[in-house]
This record gives sequence, structure tokens and C-alpha cells, in this order.
Amino acid sequence: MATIPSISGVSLSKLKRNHVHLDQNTHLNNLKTPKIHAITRSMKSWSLSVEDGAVTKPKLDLEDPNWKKKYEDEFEKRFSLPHLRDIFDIKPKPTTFSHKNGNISARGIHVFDEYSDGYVNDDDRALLKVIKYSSPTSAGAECIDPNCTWVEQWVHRAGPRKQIYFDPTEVKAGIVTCGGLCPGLNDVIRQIVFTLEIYGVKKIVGIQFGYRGFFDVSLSEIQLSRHVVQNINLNGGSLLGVSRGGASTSEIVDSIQARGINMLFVLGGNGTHAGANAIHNECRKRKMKVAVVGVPKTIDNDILLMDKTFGFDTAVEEAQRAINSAYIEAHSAYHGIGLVKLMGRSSGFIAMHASLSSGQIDVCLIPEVPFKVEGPSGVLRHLQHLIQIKGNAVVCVAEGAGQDLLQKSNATDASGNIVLGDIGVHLQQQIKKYFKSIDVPADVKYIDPTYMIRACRANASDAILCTVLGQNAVHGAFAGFSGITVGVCNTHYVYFPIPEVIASPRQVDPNSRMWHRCLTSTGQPDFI
Ligand SMILES: Nc1ncnc2c1ncn2[C@@H]1O[C@H](COP(=O)(O)OP(=O)(O)O)[C@@H](O)[C@H]1O
Ligand SMILES: O=P(O)(O)OC[C@H]1O[C@](O)(COP(=O)(O)O)[C@@H](O)[C@@H]1O
Ligand SMILES: [Mg+2]
Repeated sequence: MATIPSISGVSLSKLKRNHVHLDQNTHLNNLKTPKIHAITRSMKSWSLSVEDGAVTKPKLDLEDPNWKKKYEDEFEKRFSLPHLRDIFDIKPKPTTFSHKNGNISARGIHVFDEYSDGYVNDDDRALLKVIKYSSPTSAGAECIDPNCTWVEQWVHRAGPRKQIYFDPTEVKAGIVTCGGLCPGLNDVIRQIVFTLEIYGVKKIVGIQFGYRGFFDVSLSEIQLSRHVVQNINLNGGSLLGVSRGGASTSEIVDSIQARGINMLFVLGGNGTHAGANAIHNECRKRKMKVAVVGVPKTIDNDILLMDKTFGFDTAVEEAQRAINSAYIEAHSAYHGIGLVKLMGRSSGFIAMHASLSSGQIDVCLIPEVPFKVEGPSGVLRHLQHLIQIKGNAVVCVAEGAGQDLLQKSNATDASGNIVLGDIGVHLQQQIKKYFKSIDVPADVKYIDPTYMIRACRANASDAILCTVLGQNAVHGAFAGFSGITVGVCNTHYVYFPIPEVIASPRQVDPNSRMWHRCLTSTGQPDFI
């Protein structure tokens, strides 16, 4: 296999994960999505065009002396935010949002700073990538060309604008929460309502049980106000309810039209965002002046480009309880083995971070890193070794890990997500069977805390993230953007066009420093 760490922003590990084998003749094998359309190699240049879901990344000609500038310009275009102005001839008006009564100094005197008005300019940007790699071989390097040239990739800064594109008295805002539960949903709903009211919006409704609420006539709108949402953050779950499946874009847009909703806030993961983008496009097609703004929700943390999604920190923190119980059980039993399964359909972020933070895990297994269970280098032999040297072991496995070891069912849930085989139960059985076969006693305790982790209320850091994201979603809608989502990027808050964040699931990079840190912490070998 050729040793090229990354090409056009697609890392070698991603190519490997997608079973793309590169050799001198650039040979392609067993292609899975995202589709790699073409990859060619010459002495000086790599060129590659990738179709990543709805996003087609540009073909790059590195022999062109202007390639860098062209890439940056193309990037700016890709990350430009769809705006209501694109299809309507509308003029902005001064904002009705103000957080400023003047700064109150220590002596109680109002001091106005004429140089800072507290608003974000449409031309403000944040850098998407902040590390300059000197070599493609640097740990976790993501390079655009073989020299790892520094290329600026700017994204739009989120926040309140001085000019707005909606008259608050004419706004009817709708909020909907879709997909699985996630800590912090209520915090986001609450902040959206608070912020809308500060702009002067009076008509705010909640759509019940995800997209289902748009077409199921038995589900009425919930009227929302500061009073209604004041304390909802004290509980987990969603005030509005959630659901999977059943989305028909045209029915949803019919319903939006009939209800007179002109601002829609959609809280959900990749599926929900695909739906939100389809709603945005359908509204454009029908020339409806509706701002559709997403707030990414998934404890799996599998949304591209952002530091993290809300609920993830809480999930990691809550997972500690399960890991700690598994640790205590394992340490208190003769030859105890604790096994904890954590969520993560296609990404092992929760398992990796929970393993790192607990410090009690000996083996962490994630979907992104293949492993063998049997054989001299398999997990079972390592557990035998751990039992021999320290008398116990604790394993943390992500739900999407090791699916190649399980029987495939082709079954899908209501949203079309593949129903995974239960790797936790499989491992538990394999461990028991193995120790019996070698006639070594082992006391295996299996914990699956998944729904307990998802149902809790947001912790302090997630509550802050939810607050900022919820407020920024409203600022984005008033600024006239639609088909966008909010996020945090290198600690700065930004807006992204929806297709860019759902092009593929974000995954742990096995070449990243974080995964290496996890390996250092667990001390586990490669199970291959
Ligand atoms: N590609 C898609 N286009 C339109 N709607 C979708 C798409 N994928 C999923 N949905 C809808 O979005 C909602 C949530 O999707 P789901 O995959 O269950 O959760 P999540 O948004 O957390 O990934 C469901 O109602 C589902 O029908
Ligand atoms: O039992 P449910 O509701 O289908 O949820 C299970 C799924 O929820 C998740 O935690 C998050 O999924 P979503 O982001 O799609 O809501 C997955 O890891 C897990 O497979
Ligand atoms: Mg999903």
C-alpha cells in the first residue's frame, strides 16, 4: 500500500476504513461510501474527486501554480451560507435584539463603548483547521497536498447581526426534536424560546414527537413561552418528545405552510439534518420565506467539523458510573472481568473518551479499529494474560465495534439506520466460553448502561454549550440564513451549511493523537 497519509483532505485511515487500497498503479478495491470517483497519481501531483453524500469536493490540480488560492476560493464558496436574499428581494432592518444596557462600571455608571456594539459582522470568520503540519507523517496530519501546505479554511462566525430579515411580530417559530434522546435537548429548546422572545417573537410552538408531529393530526402544537420552558432544563429527555422515521418532506412542508411557520429550529442528528436540508430546499422551491436552522444533537458525537456536539460530555461523564461499577465488580471478584458497552453506532468517541477519563479500562474497542477476538493476538488471549498478571480486567466496547464478527441482519430502524448486532452480548459469551475452554475460572460481569446515559440531564459544560447553540440558532434565523446549522469549532461558535456536516459520519481517526493517548492509557496491544 502506498504511504501517503492524506490526499485532498481525505486521510489515509479514511481510505483504509473504506477499503480503498492504493498501490503504485493506484488500484481501487471494494469501494464503500463516500464514493471515491477518481484518484490518479503523477510524479508531482495527486488529484482526487470525492463524492461525499451531497457534497462534491473539487478536483485538485497541484501542478497549477495557483492551486492553493483556487482551493481557498472554492472552500469559501462551499462554506458560504444559504440566505433568504438568494431567492427573495428583501431588505434588512435594524435588529430588535440587544443585550446591552451599557456596561455598568464598578461605580454603577453606564459606560458605552463606541467601538464595540456586540454584534457579529457577516464577514467575520473562524479558522476551521488550526494546526500547521510540517509533514504528512506528523501524527493525525490532514493534508491537502503531499507537502502539507498551509491552506486557510475559514468558516462563518455565529452570533447576532445588526441587521435582521424578519419582523419579529410576523414570525411564527416552530421547534422540533428528532431521532434518539440526548442530554441537553431541553436546554436548547429553552434558550431558543428565551432568545426569540428577546427579539420580540410572540408566536412560538413546539412540534411533538419529531417530524411525526407535522403529519399526525392527533399531535397538536405546544405553545411555548419563557414561562412554559423556564424549568425544563432540570430534566433529561425532550419536552416535545422525539421519534424516528416517517418523514415525507413534501408533507412536512405542506404542514409548515398550513401552520404559517416561517422559522423552523430542528434539533437532531445526521438523519434529522438531512431532513432539515430537504425541508429548506423544498421551501425554496415553493418560494416560501422560511428560515430552517439545525442544532446538531447526538451523543455519538458523529457530526463532522465541530469540536463536539451537545450531550457528548454528559454521556462520557455518565458512562463513568458504569465503568466504575464494572471495575469494582471485576476487582472484587476472583478473576473478575468487567465488560461495558457504550453507544456509538459508527463512531467510538464515547467509548474512547470514557476509557480515557476513567483510567480504569484495560481494553477499549471501537468501530474504527478492527480487532480479532480469537487467536494469539486476539482480545481473549490478552484478557487471559491480564488475569494472569493482575487477576482482573475491564473492557469497554462501542456498540458499532466488531460488527464484522457478528451475523448481519439487513434490518433497519424506522429511520433507515442499520440495526446492529449486539457486540456486548457476543463478547460476554465469547469470554465465558474461552475461559471455560482453557479451564481458568473467570467471573464475567456485563453492563449495558446505554439508555441510562442518554436519558440524563445535561451536565454543566453541556448546559453552556446548549445555551450558546440555542441562542445562535435564533440569531442565524433572524440574520436570514436557512439550511444552516450551528456548531463549535476550535472553541469558536460558527454556522455551517448543512450538507457539509452530514457528508459522512465523523469518526475517530486511528492515527490521531487522541486514539494513541487512549492506547497509552489502556496499554492494550493491536488485536490484529
Ligand atoms: N436522508 C433523510 N432525509 C430526510 N429525512 C431523514 C433522512 N434520514 C433520516 N430522516 C428523518 O430524520 C429523523 C431522525 O433521523 P434518525 O436517523 O432517526 O436520527 P438522527 O437525526 O439522530 O440521526 C427521522 O424522522 C427520519 O425519518
Ligand atoms: O434505540 P434507539 O432510540 O434507536 O437509539 C439507539 C441509537 O441512539 C444513538 O445513541 C444515537 O443515535 P442518533 O444520533 O441517531 O439519535 C446511537 O448510538 C444508538 O444506536
Ligand atoms: Mg443518526
